[in-house]
Amino acid sequence: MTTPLDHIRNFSIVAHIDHGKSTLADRLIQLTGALEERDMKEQVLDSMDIERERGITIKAQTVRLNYRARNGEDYVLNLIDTPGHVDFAYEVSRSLAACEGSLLVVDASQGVEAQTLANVYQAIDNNHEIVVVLNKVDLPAAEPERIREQVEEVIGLDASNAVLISAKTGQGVPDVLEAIVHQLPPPREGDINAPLKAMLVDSWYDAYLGVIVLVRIIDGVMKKGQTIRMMGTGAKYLVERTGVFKPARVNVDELGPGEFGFFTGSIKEVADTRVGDTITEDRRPTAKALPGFKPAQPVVFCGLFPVDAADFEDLRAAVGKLRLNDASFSFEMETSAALGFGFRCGFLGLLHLEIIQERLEREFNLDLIATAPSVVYRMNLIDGTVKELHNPADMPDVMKIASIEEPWIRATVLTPDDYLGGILKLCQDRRGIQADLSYVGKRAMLTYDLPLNEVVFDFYDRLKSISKGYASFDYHLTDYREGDLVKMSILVNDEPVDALSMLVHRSAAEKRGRQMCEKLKELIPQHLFKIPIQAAIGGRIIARETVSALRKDVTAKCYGGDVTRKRKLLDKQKEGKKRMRQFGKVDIPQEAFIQALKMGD
Ligand SMILES: Nc1nc2c(ncn2[C@@H]2O[C@H](COP(=O)(O)OP(=O)(O)OP(=O)(O)O)[C@@H](O)[C@H]2O)c(=O)[nH]1
Repeated sequence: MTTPLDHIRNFSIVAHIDHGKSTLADRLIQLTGALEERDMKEQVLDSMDIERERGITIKAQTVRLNYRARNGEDYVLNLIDTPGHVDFAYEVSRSLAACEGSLLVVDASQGVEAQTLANVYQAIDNNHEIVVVLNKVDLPAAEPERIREQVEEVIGLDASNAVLISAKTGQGVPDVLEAIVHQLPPPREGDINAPLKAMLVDSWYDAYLGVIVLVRIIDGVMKKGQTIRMMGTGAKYLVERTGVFKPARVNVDELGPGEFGFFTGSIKEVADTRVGDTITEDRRPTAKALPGFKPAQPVVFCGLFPVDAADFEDLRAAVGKLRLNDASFSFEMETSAALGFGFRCGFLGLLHLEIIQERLEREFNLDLIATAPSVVYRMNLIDGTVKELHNPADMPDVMKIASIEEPWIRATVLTPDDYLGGILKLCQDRRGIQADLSYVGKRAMLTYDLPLNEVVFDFYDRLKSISKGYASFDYHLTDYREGDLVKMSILVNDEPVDALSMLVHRSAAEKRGRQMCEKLKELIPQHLFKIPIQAAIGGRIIARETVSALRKDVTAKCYGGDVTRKRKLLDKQKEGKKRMRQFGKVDIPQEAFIQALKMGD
């Protein structure tokens, strides 16, 4: 039995990080009895370990809630979870496109933040009705009335019906359920007799069931035994199982119009499913496909190499496995003169990069070297062709290049006034162009255009440290602009280390070069000989440092006699070496490859 359209509500929760989205989701699940108290793990929506540790939501998921409203009617509420970090903004927009309404959660002690704005604008762009929820009213610092006004002034939403809650204590949460039923619209269309038309919302790999595909049904019904067709790829599959998440997986006989659910078939890889694709019945296809989405494009690339060359095959297997569940992560084989065989990997942002790197090291037990993250540059060559550059090491001969373009972003920063000066300087140092400065209550709202290349390394860390954690930040890619960019190479002991080369703006090259050399000097341990470290543009050396030679023999103090002690010391040295990599005669510690890039200006 499918649910009548007017008894379905599909909604997302949008919020700035830490404003309480997951806590509220848990409460809603708990209140609607979807989960027994004793089964309630902390933050059920964030199911991956790393996510939980970092406290961020990555994979969009959905939960069906059965709710008997105060009017005595039974409703099906589908909560579509959305990721909370800027790297995953694109996934947020996709999830929002699949539903009709949003709860906008704002921390009543903090007020509107950068991601509150970014996310709510996306919801508005998707024609969502929005219920304003002011959370954390239990905190002494909460000022719900002031924040209500702020939401009206800054976002322009009517907040007169805002629901005041504490997701922590549960106060006011039942009113959120009523607001969902009465203030959010039911699905706008849906004809149960029409041919099947469903949107592919998400998919992931499950060890038992294979690929699980999350769908939103628009028209018709989906059930076991049907042969369905993906309209974008043309692939056909037999539906083997349909079901919903409550949040535990429960099989259902069929999925009808307006509903969210999953199906499984003999789909081998997540790569066979394209998010945004239209799914229809092969026998009786729908006439018109949904508009669809462009796939998420990786914007940051870096090389990942095993510290021990013998681990290459393990790394290959591991990246393949991760890719199964993360279509926005890309990789292809790469060889580096210095690092041997590895992979050039593409990510949605730096956080995404760190998460993947951490998973490879932790879950797959690999020791890795990550090379300098790089954005995607566009090389306009003199012969008229355009080349995308994912790796500075592949830069064409400068004589062949007419111009280089780099990606720019529009960044929004909200900060208490006290830190404004420091942040303006940071943006300025990073070649930013100020677009706007206004005030949200006592806080400044800064809009800056910045080259992405200046943001990927450590902009966010710097922003947090300058503002003692109070500034919030959001960005989106805008366009490509021409820049006076040059390739800077780093030479260690007179040999270029390709993995450390990078593109920099000419005006910043000398400063960057000096900083890199100084950092590397700290990071590279002393050897028995002198090690020059140089930064160069083309053939010109722009900075130089030297690691002085080490004279002391570490085993000397063992007085020759005590063999075990000597052995121990040597073993210890070997252990220390494990996370090093040899370049010519020089050992460079693994961490140097990322640390050297953190400027800390
Ligand atoms: N005092 C108080 N704390 C709350 C309330 N709701 C959430 N918190 C706390 O605020 C912190 C962030 O809550 P989360 O629910 O993880 O925030 P989130 O918005 O889901 O964060 P992301 O998943 O990172 O996007 C946690 O420490 C919660 O315990 C509330 O109503 N009152």
